[in-house]
Amino acid sequence: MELTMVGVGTRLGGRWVVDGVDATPPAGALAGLLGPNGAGKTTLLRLVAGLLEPQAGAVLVSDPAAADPTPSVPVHALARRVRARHVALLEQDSGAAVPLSVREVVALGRIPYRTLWGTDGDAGAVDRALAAASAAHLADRAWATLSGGERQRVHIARALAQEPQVLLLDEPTNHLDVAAQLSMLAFVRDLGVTSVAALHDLNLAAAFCEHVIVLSAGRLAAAGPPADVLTPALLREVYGVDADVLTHPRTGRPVIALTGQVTPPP
Ligand SMILES: Nc1ncnc2c1ncn2[C@@H]1O[C@H](COP(=O)(O)OP(=O)(O)OP(=O)(O)O)[C@@H](O)[C@H]1O
Repeated sequence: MELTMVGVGTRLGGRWVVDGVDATPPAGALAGLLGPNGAGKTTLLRLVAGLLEPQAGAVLVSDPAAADPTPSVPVHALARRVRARHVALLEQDSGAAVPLSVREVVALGRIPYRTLWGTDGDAGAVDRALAAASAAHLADRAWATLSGGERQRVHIARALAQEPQVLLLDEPTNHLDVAAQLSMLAFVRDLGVTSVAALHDLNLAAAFCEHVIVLSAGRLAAAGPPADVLTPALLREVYGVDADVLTHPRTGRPVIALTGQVTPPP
């Protein structure tokens, strides 16, 4: 599915926290959404998910592979059920203590597919999503008893159960140990679904993302392949850090080597 942001902006608390962002994450691949704290990543994901209506510009979706390709439509204009079958958002730390089992939490992702009688045409969808997120062994546990990393896997399973064509993830590697971070991002990268993940770890973004979108104070600072975008000059300008960017000797991907120096703002 094609996802296009055209001049997207919104004001919150009296100022533009996302301001005129143009971006087209590559279809069927994983894009990283980067930027310092407060740069507008979560707000942009909420705009892309249609949870916030842009006050400027639009987020458009279209599916060129569909038998009857629909013209690009603004996400926020889609009916809620239709939108939920297109776009899933994994929010940051959405860990309320609900009295549900893991299987019931993942089944929440199937609500957009339920008929008026409450039945779901695809009885295996919850089990498939649990297995894909390496959470099948947790299926009968009470949600409230899970660790942070286990919850994160279940959140992914719930988003997968939604079978979205666009998957949005806000810091999906939070709470995960290093091996689980790598597996999570490799898994999302290989899904073949247009995915956008807000990430703080620049090396994870450089290793797993085909494309990165960098925000700075609500505006687009740069976008493109990590090797082109993540330059020492950009890291200095956007994050205020001093770094060298090396090439990994085996993977050929960029590696950001921080010197430990924080540079004064320009
Ligand atoms: N409801 C709101 N009312 C007022 N200001 C808001 C609101 N929501 C977010 N903001 C502000 O908008 C800016 C962008 O916030 P956002 O959460 O999108 O940033 P972020 O890049 O996701 O940050 P972080 O990396 O810290 O999670 C911040 O300055 C934040 O304080």
